[in-house]
Amino acid sequence: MYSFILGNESIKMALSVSAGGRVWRKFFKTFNFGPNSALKRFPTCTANGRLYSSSSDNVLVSKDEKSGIATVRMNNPPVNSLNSAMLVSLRSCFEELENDKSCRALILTSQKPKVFCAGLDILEIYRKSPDYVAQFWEKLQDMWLSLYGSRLVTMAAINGHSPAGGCLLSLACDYRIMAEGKFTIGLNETQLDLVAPFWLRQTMVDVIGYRQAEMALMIGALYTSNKALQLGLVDKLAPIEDVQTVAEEEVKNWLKIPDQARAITKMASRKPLLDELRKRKQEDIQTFRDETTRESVQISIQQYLEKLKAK
Ligand SMILES: CCCCCCCCCCCCC/C=C/C(=O)SCCNC(=O)CCNC(=O)[C@H](O)C(C)(C)COP(=O)(O)OP(=O)(O)OC[C@H]1O[C@@H](n2cnc3c(N)ncnc32)[C@H](O)[C@@H]1OP(=O)(O)O
Repeated sequence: MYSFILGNESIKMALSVSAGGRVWRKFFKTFNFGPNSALKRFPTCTANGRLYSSSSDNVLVSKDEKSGIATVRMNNPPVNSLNSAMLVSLRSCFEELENDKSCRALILTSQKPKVFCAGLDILEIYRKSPDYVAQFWEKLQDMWLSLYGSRLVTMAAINGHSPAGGCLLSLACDYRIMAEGKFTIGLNETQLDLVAPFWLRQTMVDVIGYRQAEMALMIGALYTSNKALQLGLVDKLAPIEDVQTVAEEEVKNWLKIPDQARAITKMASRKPLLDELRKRKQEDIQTFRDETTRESVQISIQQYLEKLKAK
């Protein structure tokens, strides 16, 4: 059941059959919804009742068949940094759940409490060839498109620190629940001499508003959970041990809303940004490749890495 992904066509077919209708077909036609690629194969996914995971086990997925709620746990120790393999696994999992017509929601969380995700693996952009970083960036774009453009209810259960790419993942979800306490979240790219791409900046603006987003992005601010709640960067706080339970309760509330109306409404607001990235994908890759391989940026990345190691 979980071994194939057939891309857009199968989603369209499965849902137009399961939902019985013209409305779904029109919806997909209008919104070019879901993963943006053709025939794809999930990297050796092993189905085992309710629990399955990718071959490398860097992303663990379990699904409650009764409620249709899947939990996606990032499992890339020590800090769930997003390397190429991780981005591919996440995208595959998101697409697989998207294509699973019994799945209605996904909760994204970390297998290792205290760190939700440390963002992009900095080593993936340090002293790598231009072609390598270009491919890496495209993997990030594709993963983001699959999560941000998902028909599912997507909930980030942020059970720890969530800087940069961790915040990007959270912002791509519909709702964010974060652990109380000393944990931080934000887009700190400028601190590394990096510039967040337009599609990431826009999601920050959409979530916290222009003024706060502009300021946060310029200074590369990392906020505590309390401040993030105050800004609207996260929607709810919970003790770290309760984040998952609170997320499940919240998802159940969301699932009281009919899927079709909820998903169409979501897509109506997200379509412009999804389309913009699809249209400007190559330009965005080129900017990333050219900027990150610049010597001055490489030196900043090196200094940042040294700071991290010395901590
Ligand atoms: C018009 C111009 C346009 C220009 C465009 C230019 C390019 C645009 C690029 C834009 C990119 C945007 C998108 C996102 C970017 C990113 O995500 S960059 C990554 C930023 N991440 C961080 O700054 C987080 C750094 N990490 C931490 O702060 C901490 O590790 C933590 C997450 C708070 C956890 O702390 P703790 O539990 O104490 O663990 P540590 O001991 O710090 O770390 C353990 C080991 O892991 C290594 N590490 C940590 N983070 C990363 C990482 N992101 N990548 C790689 N490695 C990481 C850390 O060094 C430790 O290693 P060891 O010392 O070897 O154990």
